[in-house]
Amino acid sequence: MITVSGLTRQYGKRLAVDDMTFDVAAGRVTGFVGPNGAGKSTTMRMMVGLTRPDSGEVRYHGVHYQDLKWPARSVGCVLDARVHPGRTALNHLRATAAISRVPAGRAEQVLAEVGLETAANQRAGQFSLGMRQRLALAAALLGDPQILLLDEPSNGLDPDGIRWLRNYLSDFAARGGTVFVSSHLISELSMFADDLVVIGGGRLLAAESVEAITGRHDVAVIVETPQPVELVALLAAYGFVVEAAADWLIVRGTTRTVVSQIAFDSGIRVLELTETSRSLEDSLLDMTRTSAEFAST
Ligand SMILES: Nc1ncnc2c1ncn2[C@@H]1O[C@H](COP(=O)(O)OP(=O)(O)OP(=O)(O)O)[C@@H](O)[C@H]1O
Repeated sequence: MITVSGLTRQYGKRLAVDDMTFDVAAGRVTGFVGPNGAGKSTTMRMMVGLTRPDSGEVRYHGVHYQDLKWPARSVGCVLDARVHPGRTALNHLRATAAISRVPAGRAEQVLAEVGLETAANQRAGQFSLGMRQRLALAAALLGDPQILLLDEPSNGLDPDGIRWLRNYLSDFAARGGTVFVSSHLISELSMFADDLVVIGGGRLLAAESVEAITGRHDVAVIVETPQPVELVALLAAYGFVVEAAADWLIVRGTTRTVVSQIAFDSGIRVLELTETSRSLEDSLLDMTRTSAEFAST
């Protein structure tokens, strides 16, 4: 469990993060969402002691980050996927292991865990952004932490990479781990996050389960497909409630983007997708627009 209390940081006259309070539960994926400039990176940097807060604090199972005995073994973080371009992936991980006082043998293990074993001896300078993201995640995993903090980790990943990352993080949480992952795309996070922390203009707007947010905004998607049986089974496996009506399926509490992605991932044909009410993305825009107006007054 991570407890963030009253976290505040000002740059000049601008309050980048304003009295932010929320919890991140173990065994769940928590999405951290807000538009560009909302204060996500500043909050995450403060959570791991890279930026000093003006006030407020963050505790990991009751302990301040700077008081953790082995920070790399408790909290793995990816705030930036930059790597020395001249180093090979394996050497980068061995060097990071040495700094974090983790056995060098972990380097090969984590490379395999993120699917980069065949690129072990390639220089990071030749890596695509997606590969650098995987390498950064591997570095975060070196200490076998129970908590992961990731800032926009799907930037630069191709659709396969995004699906892999989603599954990896869901499995990590299912094993009891704590995952806190940021994105400016709520539709992407709502596909695999259990909880959402929504911010705008440096302020907390909502901290609750994805179900509560989608339920409150009463979103439903109407789908026409030649494979209704397969799609109903698939959506049910994701925990969605599906009603069949004539030739249509009605999926409650989600968005068109989510349904189309799930169908696409499994090769199910969809002829038409209609959203019956305002999308979650629109709700987020409304919430954050109000906060932006606050911030500029
Ligand atoms: N080192 C800094 N010096 C001055 N201002 C900063 C600094 N870091 C962040 N800010 C400002 O604080 C605000 C929040 O920025 P932050 O990077 O935390 O937002 P974000 O939600 O992560 O956005 P993005 O996704 O664009 O990175 C912005 O107005 C930004 O310009």
